Amino acid sequence: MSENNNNAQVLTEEMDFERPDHAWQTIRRLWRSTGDQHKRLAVVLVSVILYTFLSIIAPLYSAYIVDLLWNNIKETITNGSTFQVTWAAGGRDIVFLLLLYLATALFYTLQSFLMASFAENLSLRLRTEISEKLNRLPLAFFDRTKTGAILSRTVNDLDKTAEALQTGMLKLFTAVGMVIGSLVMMFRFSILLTLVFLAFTGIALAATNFVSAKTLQSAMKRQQCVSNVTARVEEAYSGRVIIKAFNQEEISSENMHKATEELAEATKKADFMINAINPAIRMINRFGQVLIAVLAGKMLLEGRLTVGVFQAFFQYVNQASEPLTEAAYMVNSMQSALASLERIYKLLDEEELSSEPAFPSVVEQAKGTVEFRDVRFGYTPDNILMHNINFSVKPGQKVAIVGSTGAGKTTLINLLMRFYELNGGKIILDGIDIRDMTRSNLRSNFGMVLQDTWLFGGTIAENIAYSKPGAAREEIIAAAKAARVDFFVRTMPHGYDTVLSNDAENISIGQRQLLTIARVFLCNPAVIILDEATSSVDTRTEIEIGKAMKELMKNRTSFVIAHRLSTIIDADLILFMQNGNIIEQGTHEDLLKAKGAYADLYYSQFA
Ligand SMILES: Nc1ncnc2c1ncn2[C@@H]1O[C@H](COP(=O)(O)OP(=O)(O)OP(=O)(O)O)[C@@H](O)[C@H]1O
Repeated sequence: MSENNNNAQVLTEEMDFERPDHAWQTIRRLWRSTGDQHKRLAVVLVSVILYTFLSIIAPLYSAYIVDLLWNNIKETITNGSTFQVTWAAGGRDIVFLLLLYLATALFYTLQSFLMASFAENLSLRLRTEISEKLNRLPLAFFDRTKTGAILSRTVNDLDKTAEALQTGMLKLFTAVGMVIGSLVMMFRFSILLTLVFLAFTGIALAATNFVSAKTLQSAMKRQQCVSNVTARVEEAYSGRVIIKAFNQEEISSENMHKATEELAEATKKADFMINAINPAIRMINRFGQVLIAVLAGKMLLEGRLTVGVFQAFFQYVNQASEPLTEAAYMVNSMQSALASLERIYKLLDEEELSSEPAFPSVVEQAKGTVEFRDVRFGYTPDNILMHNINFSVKPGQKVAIVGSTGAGKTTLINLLMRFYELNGGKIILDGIDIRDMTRSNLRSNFGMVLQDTWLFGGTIAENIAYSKPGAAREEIIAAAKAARVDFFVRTMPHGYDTVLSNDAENISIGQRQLLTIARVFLCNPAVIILDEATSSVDTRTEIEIGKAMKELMKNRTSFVIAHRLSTIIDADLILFMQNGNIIEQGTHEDLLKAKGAYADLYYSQFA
């Protein structure tokens, strides 16, 4: 499956409707990891309690004021006097009620602000932890993990967690208090009206439950369609050249058309569920409210209810019904956020690279002696690829690694750079086991030029200086000259300050490779690893690259992954690999004399 499809699949797998596997464990860990923010959370809790308390008190107080004013009005009608609101008779209470509302709003703002900064602090910390963790993870982790999944951890999951903490948790806290408080008040006012309210809310909740499976299904279908369209767009973009080359534009746009039509259909259904069915369910609540209004009106006329209580009761109905109707959504989004957090923690718990030696041996500038002694290795312990690799190289020698595809050439280099750990034996640089050095010290003695060049969005000078941050302009130019790329750079619109696009698509593959050679010249390593250019560059550029590489190899130990036998005849050591192992080694003459696999291959190409 392509990487694009993988990414789309990752998104589909991590949609909004999942459940955490170990919710309590995750919550406990979150609690422990935010120890420094507990005071802030305590303030939030106090604020939530006060906010809920005031929200419950306010309608009660408003009932008192309305009744007071209503009685005053009735009195003035009977007395024939004019109605007045004095400070003592209502005015003071109105101001007090306004202050109450103001305090409620202030507490709401305070808790929202504190929760937002809590969530942002946490998300910043997790983001830092993730990016530091990614640097400590072995390459084997990246081999088995989809890029989309890692991106999803650092973007979607973090956002979801932050959002849930910021708004979801607050809503959940206040909802509980609000529903309980409002119901208590409602029961105090009228048991009958409250029972009517509960009956209708119960029916609405049951209906929501009934259709939620269907809503969920159509939302999932839509999400799948979105992923599908994304994958198609990515595919069409990244494969645009091949699509044109094979005249597949029509089929490609047909596929796209089909995917977008499916998306439109799924969106229509999902929108119908959300926009038509949900309001219909809300209607049930509204019917309940109408019935309450009729009953309450009757009670009012019979004098069993005051006007103040009548209006206060409706305030409580509103306060209780909103959290109740939103409860399912809130619980859902909290669960989905917990699942996200769980995935983040899982990434943070991944096994890291083995630790560096406590007292590492330091090799400042290696001479370049390299030895593989009884090396045993497999990408997974149960599938050993290399059984017993032995060879040694003297400073300045050129080693050519030859073998058909999948023979293990890249793997050998991966081990030399300690990108993977050995299952047995040792690799020795200048007499020191590379495990006794720090990885960064080891790698500082190596320079690599791979076919798969990596240049980043930045100037040419910055790209060359990647191997030696802070290098002077003269050094950069000298390196470019040595790599035979200086002339080309000068033809660029802004010379060394020309900005390369993100994938360096504005320059050719050969030029990219020459720039990476310049990069290695600049850091001047003792040992170099070269992946010979294959047919992806034209003959002239290939000759230029060949010359630059030859220059780079001078006075350095070099490992060359050779694709053409003609270029390795002068190698001091040829390693002929097959199925992960070295089956023959020696100079070109030695191997021809041995009349083995290498000789067969050589004569089959040059006979
Ligand atoms: N990261 C990895 N995880 C698991 N297996 C791998 C990994 N990289 C390579 N392999 C396997 O190890 C074997 C050797 O692969 P390697 O890339 O070293 O071969 P190669 O000689 O460099 O091939 P090529 O010339 O095609 O690049 C192959 O069977 C390959 O499938």
